[in-house]
Amino acid sequence: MSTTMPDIANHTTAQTEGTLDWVGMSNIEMPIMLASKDESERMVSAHVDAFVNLKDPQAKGIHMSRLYLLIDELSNNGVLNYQTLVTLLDGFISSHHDLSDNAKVQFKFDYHLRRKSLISGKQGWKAYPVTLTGRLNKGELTIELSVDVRYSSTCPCSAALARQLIQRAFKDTFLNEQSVDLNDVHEWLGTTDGIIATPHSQRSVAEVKVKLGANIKDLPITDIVNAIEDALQTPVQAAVKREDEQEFARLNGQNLMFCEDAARRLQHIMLANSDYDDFWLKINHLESLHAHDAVSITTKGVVGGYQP
Ligand SMILES: Nc1nc2c(ncn2[C@@H]2O[C@H](COP(=O)(O)OP(=O)(O)OP(=O)(O)O)[C@@H](O)[C@H]2O)c(=O)[nH]1
Repeated sequence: MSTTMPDIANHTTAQTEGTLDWVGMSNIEMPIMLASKDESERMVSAHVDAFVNLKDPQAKGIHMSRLYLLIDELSNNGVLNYQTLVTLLDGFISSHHDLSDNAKVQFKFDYHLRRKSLISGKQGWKAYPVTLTGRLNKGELTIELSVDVRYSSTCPCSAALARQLIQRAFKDTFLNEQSVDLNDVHEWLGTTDGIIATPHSQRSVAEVKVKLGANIKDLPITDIVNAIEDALQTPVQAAVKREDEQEFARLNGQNLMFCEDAARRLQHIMLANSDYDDFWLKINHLESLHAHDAVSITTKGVVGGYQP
């Protein structure tokens, strides 16, 4: 004797009627094989959100299992790239005909890249938090990539104040000398009395989100990371020998940055790149002077686009 199971989603109607913008699942944990431009395919440990709209006001609900199994198929047998992302979104909608005409999927994961040290030629891994989001809205496709890049920022105001103290200490030390001996000054500069003050710097995070233009068919994670790090000049390092640390100190001294400066540097490179239809960026300087953060936010300024 076979028993039939109740199918609430198909055979009952909503107690209270209404359409819904998004229904689905969040935080599905899955390994995903990812293909990103110019990189070998690699496995990432992803947290996935999957949604469709519910356009039938009377339908009891969507079919969660259908969304889950489509992502599971990608995880188990496929590779996530631009095209399979689009196919997945199509599958969300075609598995919900009559119920849905919008779909959204979001993958959050750490993407590891080998990064070179500044001078010594060593290499090490760095993990970049990435969010890849795809949306199909009434047939209109949007693909967004967002990457967090950590870097160091040294306060320009603090640097100026420290320089002033160093100048004062120099005057106090050599005030009574008729002429100043080059070697004496050189030696004095190499002591903690010489460099009496150091400016504060902080671990900083640039959060950058871009909307990929229609001409982009590969996921440009490394391109975005490289562009951000080149613009800021002081990304946090992986493998560090002393010569690398000294170069890092020089780069920090030559790239003094308020959060406004960092935001403008990134704004500049993003505006110059026609691959991105829109961008949103947030700079966070996790202050060491304060217990709070210094923050700046900006967008491309597209009408109807990202809001600050
Ligand atoms: N729609 C919906 N389903 C939920 C929710 N919470 C748990 N589920 C369960 O998700 C399970 C899978 O739903 P369906 O995809 O409709 O499963 P199914 O009827 O076996 O699959 P189909 O035959 O493809 O429709 C069901 O057992 C639901 O009870 C919820 O909040 N909304």
